Amino acid sequence: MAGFPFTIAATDGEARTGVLSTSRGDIRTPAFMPVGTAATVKALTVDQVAQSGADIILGNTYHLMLRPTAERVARLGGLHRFMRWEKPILTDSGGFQVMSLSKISKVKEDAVTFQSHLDGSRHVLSPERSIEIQADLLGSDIVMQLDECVAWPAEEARAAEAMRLSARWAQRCKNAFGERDTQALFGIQQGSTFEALRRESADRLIEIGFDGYAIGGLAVGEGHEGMVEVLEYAPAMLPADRPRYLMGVGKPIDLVEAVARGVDMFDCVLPTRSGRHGQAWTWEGSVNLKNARFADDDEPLDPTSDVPASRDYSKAYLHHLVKSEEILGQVLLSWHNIGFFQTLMVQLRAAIAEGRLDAFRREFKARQRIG
Ligand SMILES: Nc1nc2c(CCc3ccccc3)c3nc[nH]c3cc2c(=O)[nH]1
Repeated sequence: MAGFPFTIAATDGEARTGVLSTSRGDIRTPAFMPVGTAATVKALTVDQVAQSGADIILGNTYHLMLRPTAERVARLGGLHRFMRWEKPILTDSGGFQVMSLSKISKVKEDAVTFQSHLDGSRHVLSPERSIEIQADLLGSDIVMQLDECVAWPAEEARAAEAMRLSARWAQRCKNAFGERDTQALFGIQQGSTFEALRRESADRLIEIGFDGYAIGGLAVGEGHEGMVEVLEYAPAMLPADRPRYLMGVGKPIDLVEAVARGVDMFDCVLPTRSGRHGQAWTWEGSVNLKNARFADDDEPLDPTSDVPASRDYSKAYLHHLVKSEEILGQVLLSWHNIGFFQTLMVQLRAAIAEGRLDAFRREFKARQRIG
């Protein structure tokens, strides 16, 4: 069968918990996917990422096509062998990163042309080339269509234009991807914060038919309330029997509220990026270990965790490492944060399975305020 089996084990309101079975292993949903942009989840080994409970990580077409180039990764056996991560990998199509990273870029009907932010070299990314890079050269398990994500806030006419271009590119990506059953292709809903555009985008993607559907165009500055407003209607526009992936989200509270509205998969750089800057996420909210109040705190971040970074090291030691700008500080806090995000997903999956998601949400929000 085209794509991967997605088995929903239980629901609680709009929320679902289940398993997306891929050719490289099962993904427990709701799932948080650590971002491994340049073939590494920054500061962590793949063993630490696996030990944290992650079933899947993300790779990036934009970064890898520029360095070390997709052809070199292919010559070296593909992205899984290159980075020694044998579980599933999802890759983004590159368009979003072109718009946010490359100095000069131009979006045309046929393709996006841009200059590398590394050396100014010129590159072309068409729907067909993005599929070739992801599916054939990197060997990604879940491939994302090439799309155009408009910045927020957007004029409705501009959002409509980008959404319809993305829908035309979706068809071209589906044609280029062809019939594969060991890899999956996801479409990406666009339409910014306009409900009618989101509906038109969803209808066009369903007409084409995808193995999963992403909600794009969010986590681009609209804020938590702005995102939740769209999540009141967008997830339900997408097929209930396929995975729904909210791109680029988010903070723990964002994950909880999006799961409650029917989202199954998430990615965000937050746990690793904030870890590198001394921030630790906890059940009481986020804390910065640079704060002097931790200088003599001999307790670990979470003694109940099975992640060594959370269980074995005192906050005093973490404070010392962060103040001293020691690399180990970045490693341990990134590891702790990835572990915390995975533990949050474990708790969400259990709450949905046991029909107590509303109670979990209330308790989670109450505890987050203390921190
Ligand atoms: N293709 C695409 N990507 C997005 C990302 C990157 C997610 C990503 C995937 C894989 C690796 C890194 C990043 C977004 N991040 C925040 N908001 C986002 C929106 C979009 C979007 O609309 N389309």
